[in-house]
Amino acid sequence: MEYENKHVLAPMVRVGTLPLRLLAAQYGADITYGEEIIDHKLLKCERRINERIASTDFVEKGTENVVFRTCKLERDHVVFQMGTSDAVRALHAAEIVCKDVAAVDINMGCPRSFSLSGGMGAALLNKPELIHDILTTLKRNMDTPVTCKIRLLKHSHDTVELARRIEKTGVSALAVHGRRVSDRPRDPAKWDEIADIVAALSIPVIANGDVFEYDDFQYIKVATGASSVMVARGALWNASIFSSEGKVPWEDVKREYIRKSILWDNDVKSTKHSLKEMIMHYSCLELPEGKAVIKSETLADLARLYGEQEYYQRVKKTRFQVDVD
Ligand SMILES: Cc1cc2nc3c(=O)[nH]c(=O)nc-3n(C[C@H](O)[C@H](O)[C@H](O)COP(=O)(O)O)c2cc1C
Repeated sequence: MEYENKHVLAPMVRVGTLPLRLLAAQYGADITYGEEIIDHKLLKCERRINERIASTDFVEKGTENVVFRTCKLERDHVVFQMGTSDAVRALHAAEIVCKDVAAVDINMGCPRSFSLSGGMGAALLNKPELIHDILTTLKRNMDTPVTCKIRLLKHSHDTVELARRIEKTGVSALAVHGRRVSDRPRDPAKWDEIADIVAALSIPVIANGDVFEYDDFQYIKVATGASSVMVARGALWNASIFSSEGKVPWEDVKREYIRKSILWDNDVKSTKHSLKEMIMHYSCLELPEGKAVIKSETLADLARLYGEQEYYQRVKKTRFQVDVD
């Protein structure tokens, strides 16, 4: 896996499932992160080949609950992001997926109370020994590239110090979200503090924060000196941000997203969640479209809402032929 000059889809809980990752890649994303999945959850999963849709699924044992779905199309650029607070548990979990993904990333930036109370995400930032333990354990025992994603500490020199320690573990790259744990999404990302880290390291740094237009990829790269750039909200709102030819109208991107959700049999809750995020950005959930998305219970309902019934039927029919073969 190469980390030079890459445009990267950031990890996003409930959003970064297969349809959005494939859509981002179709528009030009070079690397696509999946949503963070907690090690405990992955440890309950078994790997299943889903012949009906040609995907590889990690399914909670004894249920039909798909925790992570991937496919051959993204094998060389999909990153599995994990939440963990323990090196051995992280390794056992990573071993379940590592043959099916291009890299494994550890989330060290999540500020949600669920992560913090479990000693995961940003809780790791002030435990450099544990960070070292987790990353070196993964590195020593797996062939798959290992990376991690951090936020900024209170003082830039402390973040630089932490980044140096992370570099020593042998990770392939370090993604830096240019906000502190206490910052809100509306607070501007501190590109200058990402630059301090880039200046101190030899491994590739992936700069993240406030990329909303295609030109921003270049601006943040110049401002930070980072090797690659990662985008979250800009891609959630319009995945064609990755296209060098300019953004495609949101309505068209949304339709394409729904089609991919149908094709890959995405969890309807995830598709609805992403659609709601898009609608909240461009419009308002209280208007008829938003209300109808909230009321939808199945992918068939969404297909009907967006005039994609014919596509839905076509996909269903092809699957039926596969089923009876
Ligand atoms: C809906 C959503 C879900 C997110 N989930 C994750 C996650 O699972 N793992 C993670 O490391 N960061 C997560 N983040 C943070 C983003 O990856 C990214 O660091 C942050 O949004 C800053 O990038 P941006 O300014 O391009 O949005 C999430 C952000 C959003 C908006």
